[in-house]
Amino acid sequence: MSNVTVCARFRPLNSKEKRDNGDKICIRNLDSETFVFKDEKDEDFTFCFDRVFYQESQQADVYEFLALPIVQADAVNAINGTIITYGQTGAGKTYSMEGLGILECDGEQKGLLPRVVDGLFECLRSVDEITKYTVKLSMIFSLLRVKVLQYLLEILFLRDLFDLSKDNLQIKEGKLQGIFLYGVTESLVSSTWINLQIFHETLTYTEMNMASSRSHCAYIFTIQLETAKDRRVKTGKLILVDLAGSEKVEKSGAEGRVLEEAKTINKSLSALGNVINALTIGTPGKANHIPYRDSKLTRILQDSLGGSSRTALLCCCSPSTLNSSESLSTLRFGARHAIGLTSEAKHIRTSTRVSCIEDKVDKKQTMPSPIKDASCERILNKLREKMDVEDVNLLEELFMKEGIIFNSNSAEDFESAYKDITFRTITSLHQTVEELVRTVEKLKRENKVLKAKLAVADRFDLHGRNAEGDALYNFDKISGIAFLVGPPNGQTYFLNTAGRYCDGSLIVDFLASEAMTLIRHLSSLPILTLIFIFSAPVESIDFNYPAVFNFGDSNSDTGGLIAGLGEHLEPPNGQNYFKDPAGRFCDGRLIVDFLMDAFELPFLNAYLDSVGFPSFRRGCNFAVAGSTILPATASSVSPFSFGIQVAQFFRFKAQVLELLAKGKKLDKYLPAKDYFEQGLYIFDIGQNDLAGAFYSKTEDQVLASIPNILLELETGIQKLYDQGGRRFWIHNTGPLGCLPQNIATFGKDPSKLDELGCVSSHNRAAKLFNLQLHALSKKLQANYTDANVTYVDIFSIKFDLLSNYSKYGFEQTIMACCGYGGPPLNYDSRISCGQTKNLNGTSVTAKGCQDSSEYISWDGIHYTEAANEYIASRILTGKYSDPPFSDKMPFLLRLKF
Ligand SMILES: Nc1ncnc2c1ncn2[C@@H]1O[C@H](COP(=O)(O)OP(=O)(O)OP(=O)(O)O)[C@@H](O)[C@H]1O
Repeated sequence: MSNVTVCARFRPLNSKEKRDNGDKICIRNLDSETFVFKDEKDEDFTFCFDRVFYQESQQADVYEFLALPIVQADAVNAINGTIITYGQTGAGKTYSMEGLGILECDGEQKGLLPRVVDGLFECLRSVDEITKYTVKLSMIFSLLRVKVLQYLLEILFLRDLFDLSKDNLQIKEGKLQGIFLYGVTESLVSSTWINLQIFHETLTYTEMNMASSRSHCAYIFTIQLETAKDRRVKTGKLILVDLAGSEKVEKSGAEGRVLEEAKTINKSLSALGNVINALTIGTPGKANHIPYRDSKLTRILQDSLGGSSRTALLCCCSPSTLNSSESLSTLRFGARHAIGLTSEAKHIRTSTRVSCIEDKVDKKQTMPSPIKDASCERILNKLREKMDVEDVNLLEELFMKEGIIFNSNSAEDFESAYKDITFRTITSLHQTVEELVRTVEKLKRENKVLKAKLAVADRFDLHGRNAEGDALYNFDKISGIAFLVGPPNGQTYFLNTAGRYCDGSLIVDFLASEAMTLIRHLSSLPILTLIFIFSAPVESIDFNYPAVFNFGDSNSDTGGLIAGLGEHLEPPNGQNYFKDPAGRFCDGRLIVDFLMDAFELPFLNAYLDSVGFPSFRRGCNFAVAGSTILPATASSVSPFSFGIQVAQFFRFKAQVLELLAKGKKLDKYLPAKDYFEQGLYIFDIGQNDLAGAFYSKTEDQVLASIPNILLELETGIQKLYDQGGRRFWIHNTGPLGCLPQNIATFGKDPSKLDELGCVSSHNRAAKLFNLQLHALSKKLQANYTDANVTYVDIFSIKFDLLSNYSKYGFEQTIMACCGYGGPPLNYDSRISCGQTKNLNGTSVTAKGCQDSSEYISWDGIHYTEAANEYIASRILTGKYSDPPFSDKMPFLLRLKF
């Protein structure tokens, strides 16, 4: 095998291509290395690659031919290697690199990445001379991927992998380490990291592909090994790069920020092409300038491309004639290098990077040490003859710091390359500084304006705005009293009085709304990105709760209603995770389940569920579906209102303490005494008080009842505090108006719906409730100086999810997955999920949809497991809580390819 292998891969036609273009393909297979390509004008081109993987090719074939030789060389000899996938968006780069997403990924579909990890460890273990090895993984993503990564990591509760305080990622070169990322934290790879290989994101849509990510992604494995023979430590690097789509910017349909990013990406792709070209067709015997510094991408790959490093390029293409022009340009990119490589690989001139570090060298060293070798000194001496000492010293410093690669054969040739590089570095530094000065000035100005506007908005916030900046009632935060204003006040904008002495918005509304627009605008500004890191063992945020005591309704009921009233829940409830309904009104796990996971505690058992040996060691769930904060009435679904749940807690605690006092026999089933103080008390209740009230009350009556509801909640929490509880999370109520159940009943008149299709009155009630609940939690915190009271803004998370559902990977926003009636709501109040009933003389079943992970609403009242998982991940960012618990937020290192 030569040092560089270039292959082409054609994926099978996708459904869009088949639909729009039938089975027409642009290639004719000649053999395993050659094919004829027909372009748009019917012209034939014959291409020859080291290997061509046609549509039916298997992932294992690609790995064995392309990656295995590199893995073997790397693992045993610590030779650097790079594997790159290149091609237009949707051509199969990520599929080849990673395989399918984590959920679908069977053994055969595994991509290069997991196979490389397996292969690497297999080789390392099988070579006898290797006595010790470590493998570190760094991951680098550009803007769009970072967001996806962050999202995924949050879902996986791995936020600690990011440390927002780090924003100074630098690319350095050390004599010993080669190119390395300074400012990046590395940790050891264990087998668990590979669970993260699920980067089939759907974040930024372009016309090229329904799930495109216009961004590069690099996985950098650093392998250190020690051999028995000489006890020397060798270091090698294996880099896997999944490049961003190579299509023409115009064809991608990108606009605005995405367009800017697309242009940067195209620049770095062409820089990569130039580097490979310079490496492969450089003039023998002549110092050849390799333009590594033209992009961050090539800089990072610098010591893994060329020399004795092994490089594999996989050019991924669509076989459809629909994409023939992009496929042709991908193949030409590959062929340019394929030709150079097969005949001229020997001319690649950069230095080999098998780094040997003496055993004694401090392995923790991360900065390049300014070691000079003889040729470096010779060159500097020559420079000294021509320049004054200060300039030479400066250049020397730059030389060492920037780790400029040089060829010791010719000082003259190097000198000219060096001058060229130095000149360009200094010019580009000047430009960067000028740009930065301009940006800082501009930001300062924007900041000033924003501060002024925020001050106005803040003031207004005290008089009636929640986190979304939506107008609510005039509300006195301190006393918690709502003042009612009669219609037709508010008729123009708010459709109810909205507490304003006006027919619509006040001046302050307009000001605040402008401020909110600005804030949103600011938060959507592109972050210079990049980043990442890590690997296992992964630490999660240390919440340090020994137990959880949960009070609530169906949103967090883990079997209370079923046990308490002896009712039945039918499949497909619970189909996803538990494989039976598991007492939950959901296809799988609830938010509270995901929180328990994040706290590293087992799922909560329901207090009322006594059959078997339920363990309450780590807490107890008093939540029961249908429960209200206010005492139950004859028409209540659940008799276990909040007051009853608190009373049950009293009984629970008393009995636990009594049993614990009798001996240690039951220790493993019961919370320790101090858990009652150190444990977390979660309150997720109130939805039924509001939603239920709308059936018999006017909106104004519902709103007027809120202080009373909250008084009841406060009384209960006070009792728990008196019992020793000190750590409280108060979840607010979600956008009730967006539940199909409420839309079906209260949204028949379209004028009652907002722009999302949600019932406005219900959402207004939820917002006012939340505003007062927030005030209550502040008041409790002020009263309980020895306690922690955290308000969790579930409403904002859910509302954002519903508003931007596609961004978060959902296909449906409002419609229920499990129900009866079909679009737009698939909800019928007469029949609940999983039930079969006779409706109008016909037997019908409320069935589940095919893929509940595409839906936010499970049964028209509750959220799906997929939505719950997302919501929990947002809660755990700490950004939606007051006070925030984000001390240990993920880090983001910012850098742009
Ligand atoms: N060889 C293949 N066999 C089966 N399916 C494939 C193959 N290659 C790609 N696909 C499918 O085609 C779709 C697009 O592939 P993929 O996401 O890998 O494209 P990409 O080139 O990485 O695009 P992007 O630049 O947007 O990341 C995916 O659904 C993927 O599963």
